[in-house]
Amino acid sequence: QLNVVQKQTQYNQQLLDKLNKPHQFWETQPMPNINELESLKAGPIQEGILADVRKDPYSLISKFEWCNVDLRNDEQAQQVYTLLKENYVEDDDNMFRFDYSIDFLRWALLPPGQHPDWIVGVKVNQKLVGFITGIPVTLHIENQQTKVKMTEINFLCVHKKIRANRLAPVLIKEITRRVHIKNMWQAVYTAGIVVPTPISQTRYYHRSLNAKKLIEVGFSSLSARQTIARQQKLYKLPEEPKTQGLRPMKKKDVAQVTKLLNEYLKQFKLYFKYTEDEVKHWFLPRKDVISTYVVEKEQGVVTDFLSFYNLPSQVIKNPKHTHLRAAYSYYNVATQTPIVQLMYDALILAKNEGYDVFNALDIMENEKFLKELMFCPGDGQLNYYLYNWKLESNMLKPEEIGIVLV
Ligand SMILES: CNCCCN(C)c1ncc(F)c(N2CC(C(=O)NCc3cnc4ccccn34)C2)n1
Repeated sequence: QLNVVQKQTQYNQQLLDKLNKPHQFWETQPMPNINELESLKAGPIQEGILADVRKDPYSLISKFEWCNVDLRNDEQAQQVYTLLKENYVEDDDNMFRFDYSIDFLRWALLPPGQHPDWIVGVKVNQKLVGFITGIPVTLHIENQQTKVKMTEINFLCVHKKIRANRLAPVLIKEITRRVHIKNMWQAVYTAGIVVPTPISQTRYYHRSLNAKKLIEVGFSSLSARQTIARQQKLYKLPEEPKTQGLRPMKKKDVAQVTKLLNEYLKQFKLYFKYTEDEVKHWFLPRKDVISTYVVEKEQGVVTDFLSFYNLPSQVIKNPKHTHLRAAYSYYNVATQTPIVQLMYDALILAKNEGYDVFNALDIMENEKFLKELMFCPGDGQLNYYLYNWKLESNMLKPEEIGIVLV
């Protein structure tokens, strides 16, 4: 009985929240709003003053408490895995939900220089009900000179059962405080939703690898004249990649890959600079997490590389399949091999690794291969955000974005 009342209360509260204060929280944050886009000058919107940063965590409603999650600990990692598996991002029709694996979360959240207090959890009676994370990055913004040490925010999640308690804004304010206390004042993040104020609006494209499964799980649909057999023929791929010298990346390639990547990224308006340690972490292959292949020409010279990460989705209600296996394009650098050929090989490699679909955003040079390789535009939009930073140009075009957030 109480549960019913609680649900009704929460539902009424959610309606109220949506109706009378659409962005009340975001209007309190240092993000450019529509009519400031002309007046604000480029750079930080608010000057950060270390002395003003609260030393103690934000207060939580009773029984809720803060914790730093140690992802190296199997039990704590399992708790994060289960919270996200059951409560993280779903598509608009609630047919799919991301199923980030523990190995993936350790890859994404334990890079070199990670801060333990930036993996933030909220617990009730030892059960994890809220989560938000930050990792340290150095972001180059709009030109070579401007590089800013900041945080990359990700995995904001509140358990379905306790939404509309306004916990998400507290999670955001708390991790902001933990970033400020380290004298860092900017952040970069992405979201499928639009809140004040996107710096770029990018779109997802999908390339079918297993047409039959995509139709069975409802990811794709058949129009009147199409049949499964015709779809399979249309998307059929060769057994083996075409590029001479294509092979999985190894430790010995780290130095060359670092040079290739840092040089390649300079053409974009938003990009990270990578140390060899960071390239080791982000690109050395990890089974069922990240795949990276290099093109090695004579005398061991590496001229190109491709990479994609593994992010399965749980198929929420389907008699035949529990998961959709999706590979997401990561960073691809083509200096000698034509990018269309390199990405065609990426599709073949992903198909051979058992993926059902290959996803890519229309960022970097991706427009050059999306149409030719038969990617279809998805319904998913991914918006990029910069916290406490006004760009010279109000918005960036997707092809000016040189960063991929997992
Ligand atoms: C930093 N974090 C951003 C990445 C989180 N990522 C991968 C994401 N953020 C918003 C999206 F719109 C999205 N899409 C991939 C496209 C897609 O495949 N749509 C159908 C689908 C299959 N499974 C799911 C699960 C959730 C949402 C849509 N799903 C749309 N991807």
